[in-house]
Amino acid sequence: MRILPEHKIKEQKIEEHKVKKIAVQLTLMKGKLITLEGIDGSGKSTITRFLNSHPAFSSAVFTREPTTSWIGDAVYKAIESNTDHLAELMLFTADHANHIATLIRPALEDGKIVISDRYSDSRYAYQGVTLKERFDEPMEWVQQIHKGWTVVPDLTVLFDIDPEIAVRRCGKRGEQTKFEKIELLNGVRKNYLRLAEKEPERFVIIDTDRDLKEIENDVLQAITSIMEN
Ligand SMILES: Nc1ncnc2c1ncn2[C@@H]1O[C@H](COP(=O)(O)OP(=O)(O)OP(=O)(O)O)[C@@H](O)[C@H]1O
Ligand SMILES: Cc1cn([C@H]2C[C@H](O)[C@@H](COP(=O)(O)O)O2)c(=O)[nH]c1=O
Repeated sequence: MRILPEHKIKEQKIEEHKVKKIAVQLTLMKGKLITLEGIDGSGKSTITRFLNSHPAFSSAVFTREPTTSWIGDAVYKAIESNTDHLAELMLFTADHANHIATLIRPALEDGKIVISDRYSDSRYAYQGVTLKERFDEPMEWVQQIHKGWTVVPDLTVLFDIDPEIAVRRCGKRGEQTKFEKIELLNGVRKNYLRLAEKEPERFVIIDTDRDLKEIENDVLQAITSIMEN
């Protein structure tokens, strides 16, 4: 058996205490919807994996959009082809409606914490760019068609980063989807920041051009802070 030095035992105890504290806070936090948003390569999946393996989140429901349903598969077919942008929006929105009906609402009604990697703001930000030739105020138009049926998140963590850095981080993978282009992502980032400015009580902006540990701590703090509301 390896004997840990005194300072390591202390660090371990502090870490265990932090996990317990977050776990207690999360138990009190019933039926909350938390969404993770940001441009491609901003670090959402990396943080989702961190939260998913964090002991305090063992009873949370992790999900994503596009979903893994057949509608989600249809969405990926649209992303991978030259599909009309309005038709693409409709597919993303159909996937969202089905996501809400089959997973989001039941889980929230069951008192669960739901964490979604992408959600409605992805549509507002991305299709707010792809539809700019079709509508005068594309982002507002896309928001409008969600009114009356979508479930608004309790907290949206916006992963903010310069698209040049995000695309570089993705390397070869970044060349795969038609949305992963610097110019388009600059527009998407601006839309996300406009959304955050309009709803500061819902959004927390996290600068992801930093060390992963700092990002993890800020995300944990943002999630536990919604307990106070
Ligand atoms: N803080 C960080 N510092 C350096 N590299 C990072 C950081 N966070 C994530 N990465 C790396 O950047 C790349 C993109 O991260 P990730 O897949 O988590 O982004 P994403 O937002 O989920 O992207 P997408 O929306 O395209 O799925 C990965 O290679 C990941 O390892
Ligand atoms: C939900 C949603 C997603 N998108 C875009 C964003 C990404 O480029 C892809 C999804 O791929 P991921 O890397 O697996 O997250 O689709 C969008 O344009 N609109 C949406 O509503």
